[in-house]
Amino acid sequence: MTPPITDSRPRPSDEAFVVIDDVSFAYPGSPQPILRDVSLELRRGEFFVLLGPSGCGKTTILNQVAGFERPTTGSISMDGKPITGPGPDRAVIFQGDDSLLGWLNVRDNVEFGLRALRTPAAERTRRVRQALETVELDRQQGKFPHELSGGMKQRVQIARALVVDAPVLLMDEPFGALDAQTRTTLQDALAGLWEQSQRTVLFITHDISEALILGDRIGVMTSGPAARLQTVMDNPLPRPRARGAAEFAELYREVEEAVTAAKSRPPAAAGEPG
Ligand SMILES: Nc1ncnc2c1ncn2[C@@H]1O[C@H](COP(=O)(O)OP(=O)(O)OP(=O)(O)O)[C@@H](O)[C@H]1O
Repeated sequence: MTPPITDSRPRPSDEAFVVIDDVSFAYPGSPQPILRDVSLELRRGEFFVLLGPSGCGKTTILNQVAGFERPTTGSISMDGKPITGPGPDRAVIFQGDDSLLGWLNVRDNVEFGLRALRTPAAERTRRVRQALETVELDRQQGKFPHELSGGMKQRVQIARALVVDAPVLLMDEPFGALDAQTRTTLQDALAGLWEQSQRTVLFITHDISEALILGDRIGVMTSGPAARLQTVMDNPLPRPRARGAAEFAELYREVEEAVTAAKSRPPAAAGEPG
């Protein structure tokens, strides 16, 4: 993939772009809330990683930012406007490859979102070509999903997100199902793409190394039910990041300790302050 351009990109601003304000969420009829009083600001252009135990509600938060679910209480806004449903300003990349359309080839899968947005044909062709080149799938564009490896399918998903030019990318464990080597390759590729793209990313993972390679900030959630955001840690490691560096190992330990502490934190009783 295209090598990262590390020096030309302005650092993410401090400006709040997506604001999750005091959000609690419970499924209708459920006695226990999934999330309790979660507040988080994603800054414009930052790469934010959310870590937390299985089932704590990470996907639930992402789904709410995507507009698939609404908070039970609290609010979520983007660029000052409330999020009330899905929109082309937020592209979602899921873990599996289920979202690829099996009857369309790679090229048509990538073009699909642009057709839905009624983008003119010449512009569609230009953008699809560019996105496929960026993820190095231009030579595979005639293949169908069943002919692709897991890593290639995730690249198609990334191309689909890039092509619609959404300012926000929501990524729910996109590399979770891949082998370690493919995962490492795609992490580095995504870090490079993000460096050039200026997009705001919310990325969910269980993998601390992945969080450290990608994130500007790392949010750590407590166990559910009634999960909260326990802490947000800065990741000051210079990019591109080296997994073998001493500072990487040191920060890994700090994040690991935070994850362990958050996991063992007892869930708050109803009415108890955060
Ligand atoms: N449709 C639903 N109805 C009731 N409970 C649900 C529903 N979907 C998810 N849950 C519950 O909500 C909780 C949070 O789920 P969510 O998928 O957000 O967690 P997660 O942190 O993303 O988990 P993982 O890391 O395992 O993907 C879980 O306890 C799950 O069982």
